[in-house]
Amino acid sequence: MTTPTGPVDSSRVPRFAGPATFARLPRTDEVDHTDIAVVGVPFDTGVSYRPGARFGPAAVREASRLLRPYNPGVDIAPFAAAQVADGGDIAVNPYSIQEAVAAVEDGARALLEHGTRMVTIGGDHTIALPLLRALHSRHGPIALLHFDAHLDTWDTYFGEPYTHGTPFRRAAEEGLLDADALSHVGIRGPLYGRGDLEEDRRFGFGVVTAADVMRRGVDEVAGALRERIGDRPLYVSVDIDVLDPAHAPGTGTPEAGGLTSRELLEILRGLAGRRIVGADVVEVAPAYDHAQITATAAAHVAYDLVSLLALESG
Ligand SMILES: N=C(N)NCCCC(=O)O
Ligand SMILES: [Zn+2]
Ligand SMILES: [Zn+2]
Repeated sequence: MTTPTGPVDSSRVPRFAGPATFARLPRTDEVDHTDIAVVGVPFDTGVSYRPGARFGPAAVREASRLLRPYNPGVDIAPFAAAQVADGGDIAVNPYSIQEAVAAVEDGARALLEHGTRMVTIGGDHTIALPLLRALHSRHGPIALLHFDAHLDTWDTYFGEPYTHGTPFRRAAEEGLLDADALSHVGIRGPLYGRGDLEEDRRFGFGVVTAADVMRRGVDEVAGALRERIGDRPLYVSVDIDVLDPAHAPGTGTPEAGGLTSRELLEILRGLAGRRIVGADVVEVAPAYDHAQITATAAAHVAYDLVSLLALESG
């Protein structure tokens, strides 16, 4: 492997200067080959409440300027272990959910064909469905680890099947998921009815609530998740609203009683060694953010996801 091109050297160019690619990495068109691409999907037409996640990718990139090259949490320098680059944004039609969903799948397939794995920055949670479609075409049924306050296995909103509250029901119906290895983590808050949980269970999901994380602790939760996942191809989807609104105010459907960013990052680090084939961090809506609290958390989540992928490049 040729030596990867890393971020702009922050001892020469201060981190607050220059264009905001993710972690100040090169763009994919500036390197020969990309092992791991960080890609934005500025799309929020699937939201049910507060809009604004279309500005998530730009906010997360801006907040990622301060990231440093070595990640002690999983003992890796991800940008040296693999060629990580910023793949820019997948341009999506903001007036047609169906067209946008198709464009995201096409964009993901194009990267996967070149052997590039993706960490995608949303955008609302609708985009997980086309990403899973693209990954399924390459890997077959995928294990899913879904961090979220919400189940996102609802059926339709106002008759619309493709929304940010429905991606994992569609994915299960389409046979994209490995029904033996599906977990939600961080679930909490009011539901439409008890039936929501029953239907969710029928698709095969196991639920670790936000209160379970508090009671059992991050190591035990991560251990149980590792066991359930085994060596299956794994997709990790992080809705930033899994965090408490104190840790992530900048999101469209906030729910009280969530995880701390420390808990989330520690559970993610507990996944080291699993076969992660793709990941996302979604639902950052910067208009409701304060002092980059949410964007900073999301940038760190993306950095840890990149680190987990880079661990498997060695
Ligand atoms: N995926 C997120 N963030 N939220 C789903 C909430 C769906 C609802 O409004 O009931
Ligand atoms: Zn959510
Ligand atoms: Zn969600």
